Amino acid sequence: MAATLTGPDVKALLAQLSAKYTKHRPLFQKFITTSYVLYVLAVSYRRFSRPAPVSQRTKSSRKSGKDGGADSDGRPPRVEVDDVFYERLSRLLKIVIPSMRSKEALLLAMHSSFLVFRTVLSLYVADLDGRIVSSLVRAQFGQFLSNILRWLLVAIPATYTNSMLGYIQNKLALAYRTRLTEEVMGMYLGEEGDEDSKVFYKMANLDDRIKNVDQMITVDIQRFSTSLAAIYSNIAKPILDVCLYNWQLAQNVGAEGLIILTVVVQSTAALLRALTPSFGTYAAQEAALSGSLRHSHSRLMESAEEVAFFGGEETEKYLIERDYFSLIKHMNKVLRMRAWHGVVEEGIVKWLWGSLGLCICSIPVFFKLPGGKSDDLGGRTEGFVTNRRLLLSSSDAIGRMMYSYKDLAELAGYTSRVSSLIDTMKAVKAGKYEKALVSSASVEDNARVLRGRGEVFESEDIEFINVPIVSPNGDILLRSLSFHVKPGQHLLIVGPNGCGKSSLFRILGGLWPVYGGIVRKPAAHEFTYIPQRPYLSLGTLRDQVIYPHSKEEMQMRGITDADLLAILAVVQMEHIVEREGGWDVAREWKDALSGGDKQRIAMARLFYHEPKYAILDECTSAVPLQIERIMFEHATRRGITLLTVSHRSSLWQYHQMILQYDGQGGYVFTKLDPAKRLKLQEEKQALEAKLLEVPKMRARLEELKRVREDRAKTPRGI
Ligand SMILES: Nc1ncnc2c1ncn2[C@@H]1O[C@H](COP(=O)(O)OP(=O)(O)OP(=O)(O)O)[C@@H](O)[C@H]1O
Repeated sequence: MAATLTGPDVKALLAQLSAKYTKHRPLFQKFITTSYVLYVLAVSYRRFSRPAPVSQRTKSSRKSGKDGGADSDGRPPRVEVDDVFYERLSRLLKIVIPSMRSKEALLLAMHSSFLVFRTVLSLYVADLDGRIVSSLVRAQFGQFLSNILRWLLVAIPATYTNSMLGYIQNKLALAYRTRLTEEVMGMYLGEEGDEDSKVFYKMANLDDRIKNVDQMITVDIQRFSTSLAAIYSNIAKPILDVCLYNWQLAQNVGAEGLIILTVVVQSTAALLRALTPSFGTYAAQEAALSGSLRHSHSRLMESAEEVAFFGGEETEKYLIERDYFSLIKHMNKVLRMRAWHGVVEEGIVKWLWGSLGLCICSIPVFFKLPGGKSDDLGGRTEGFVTNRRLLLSSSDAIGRMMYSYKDLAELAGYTSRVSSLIDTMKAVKAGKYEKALVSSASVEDNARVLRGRGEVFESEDIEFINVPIVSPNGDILLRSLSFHVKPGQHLLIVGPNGCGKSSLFRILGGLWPVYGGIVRKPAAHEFTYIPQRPYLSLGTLRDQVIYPHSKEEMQMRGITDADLLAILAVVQMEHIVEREGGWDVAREWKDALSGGDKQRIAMARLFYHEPKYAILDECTSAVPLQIERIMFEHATRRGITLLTVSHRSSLWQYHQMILQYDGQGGYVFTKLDPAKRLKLQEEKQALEAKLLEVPKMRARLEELKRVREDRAKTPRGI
């Protein structure tokens, strides 16, 4: 027979359960509070380590490595707090915190200690606050004064702790930035003994992945470091706070309240998370757009003179404004999103959770809890004030945990930019370039050339054996070049514009890859390269002549300022020292000197270094002929072997060999006989002059024919 429960039975059962519950409640409380702390830790771990589904776009960005710019399909890459982010971050962390004994690890340990100490102080302050209000309500003057004294005393460690937290966080940001900048600069401009990698040149010319390295090294590394230093306290501190405050709260209001609080907070937090846009992606996009704007401005500054002469202001303004408005449009979009997100966020975090908090605080007032404060007005007020402060701190900590997810998303954006910079630098250093190739490069025959690899050996002579000359775009300028010059065999290189004369030097300087054949050449320091528009560095007048040496290196070579003056005398520039105010005067030399002056200073630089080989690329085009003659005679007398690109026939006499490009992919390498070549040239010029006369002669001939025919038609012709 089925037993039926009557009303009194149910009442008795409930009373029995209630008695059991009251008996085991302390154990239950302990279980709940411990579980709660474990739960918060587990949720935090999942929250900050849970990989979001890796979107299609992230995959493609990972594949192409284009984090700073756009994907191959033109869309900006999506950056998420996902496993890619954590993998990149852990690689960067190994750079910024190289060991547990490093300065950065020590700073982190100090930071953590201060964070714990501040939370402990906050707990004490919450309790003290309650006691102050309680002594007020009970009108206990002595008690009130002693509590105020405690309040003042606790201010000493509290203010010190807060100030130290800010100080250590900023120190950490600077330390991270220094580590990263050192790492990046080491790759970019080479470590000592590794000056040949020329990553700074190759990133600008052979690789398309990173457009504005300057912005990434200066701004993005700084933003990443600041964000990383802040994220630690933004995540660690709220987690610690939530655990400690809620543990204390559970003691005061009972574990039941805590359970209700957690359920509501977690479900609304999940809603908020679902409504949070991908701020990381937007941060990365904004950095890329502002980099592009900076780049446009610096291009204008670099080429101000050319733009001014051409009157290109309108075009430049259009280009800069286009970049500016793209950035502003993006920032406006993000601002709007932030505003709406802020409304939802504040509504949930401040108002919903705030009212829930008040309900929780009311529990000890309306329900008698064992071990609670005394049940008079003072006791209830003390309990309420303490619990309210604990709750406010706890909800503030939960709020900060929510915000920290946004910070984490932004950190993901910066991490993506900085790690893409480092990855690209490593790839470029290892000779792995990514560049859009010209269409002809896709033709199978050309593609075969591009897949090849040449060999480079060190030698006294310069020898090319079947080496193709290929531009960074994959344009094959010469399929197979072979020539051989020994020290003392001066080589003249001629050919039409754009045929690949300077490109040969780029291969010699190790700037462009060798796609096939064999290159034998001396080490890079045996060459000095003087281009048509010489580079003048920041620094003194002396620095211009001895570049890239320093004054100390010059002195170590036993060279004095008097020797430098003698060198300047060769290029007839000795007056410049007095004119400019001495060797130690520093100015923007590229603006202070004329084109011809710059070329003379560059030749003085050649005579200072006296290398085995000099690459002279139209470098005396602005210098008068008689001074050019003196320079070339001096260079050959000093035993410097010349590799010269020039169209001036006056320079032929200084060269024994000639490499002549035909501009169609062919060339001739042969001995140069200046007298014979000059005779041939004169003959050619004479023939060309005669050919110019031919049309005129033809016209005259036609005229004469017509006159004769007219006369023949008249009856009394002559
Ligand atoms: N960094 C680069 N990226 C892509 N293409 C390049 C680069 N530098 C040069 N080129 C291309 O390589 C080709 C050869 O250039 P190079 O400077 O060797 O010509 P050149 O014979 O010295 O011409 P000129 O007499 O006008 O100085 C040109 O078509 C040029 O556009």
